[in-house]
Amino acid sequence: MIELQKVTKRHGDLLAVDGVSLRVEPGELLVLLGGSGSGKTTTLKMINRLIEPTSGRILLDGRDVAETPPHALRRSIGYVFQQIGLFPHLTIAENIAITPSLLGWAPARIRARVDALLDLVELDPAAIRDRRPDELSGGQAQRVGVARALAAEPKVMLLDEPFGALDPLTRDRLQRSFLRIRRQLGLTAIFVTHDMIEAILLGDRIAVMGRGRLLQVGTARELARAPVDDEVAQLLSTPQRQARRVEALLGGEGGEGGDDGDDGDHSDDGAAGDTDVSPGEAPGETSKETP
Ligand SMILES: Nc1ncnc2c1ncn2[C@@H]1O[C@H](COP(=O)(O)OP(=O)(O)OP(=O)(O)O)[C@@H](O)[C@H]1O
Repeated sequence: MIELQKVTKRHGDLLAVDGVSLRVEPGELLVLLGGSGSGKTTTLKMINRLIEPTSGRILLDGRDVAETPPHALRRSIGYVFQQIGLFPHLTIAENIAITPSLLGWAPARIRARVDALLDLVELDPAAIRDRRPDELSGGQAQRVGVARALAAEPKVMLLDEPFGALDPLTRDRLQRSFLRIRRQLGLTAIFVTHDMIEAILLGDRIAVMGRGRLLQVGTARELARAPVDDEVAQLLSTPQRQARRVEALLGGEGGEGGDDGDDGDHSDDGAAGDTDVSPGEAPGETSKETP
């Protein structure tokens, strides 16, 4: 559905993205994971032409994105980012309706679509529709951001740390909602994060970036079992190391695994939450910055 072929973006001497090749299959959720400055956002923005590559090709459903005018491309790809970018002077309904209006949809169709989308992201249409963005909580606004990105029925979604600014509980709920929505709609998605746990929970596969290069792509299990280098090994073992430290601090030597006790709404491959222990044990070490 999405294919990057040796894509490079240069800013002067800096290679922000360095020869990245990557395929995302239809219906797949690929997480782009990496530290600050590793090139994740640049890679994402080249797909919807917010940034033009220096070299390489990007295909969307087999077609070179360079052949589609940027505004048309952006109307066909849902884009969600941390700052949300809702227009403050428009109501929530008007914000969600922006792309359908530009596409000339009939008012009745737009209204029905807005209400259906608010339902989908678990907001009450009657209570929310006519409010302004500053009358919403951060979590509600981020749900509206997801609804707006879905408004014109895109097959592809690009998400750039969409839940990064939210408190952990809201973030957890939004992650679950997003997993449900994307399964329901069969979306193909690329989800940028620097949070390893979010990557494991959401990604069908994870693409790890470092210094503009693609270090490794695979399921969380594959990356944990056979990391290509120490950087990937450290990254992948961080959540388990943190979990062990937390358990030790809570005095849980009798504590069984099963740490999250939730309702089973995990990603399908069960990559997290079982007894699989990854390599790269490094007691007491706090090297990586995953929050
Ligand atoms: N317009 C620009 N001019 C010069 N350098 C840039 C520009 N945009 C990005 N860069 C550099 O390119 C590199 C990759 O940036 P990018 O925003 O893609 O990283 P990232 O992995 O998304 O980081 P973060 O997680 O902090 O958002 C960084 O070193 C950044 O400073």
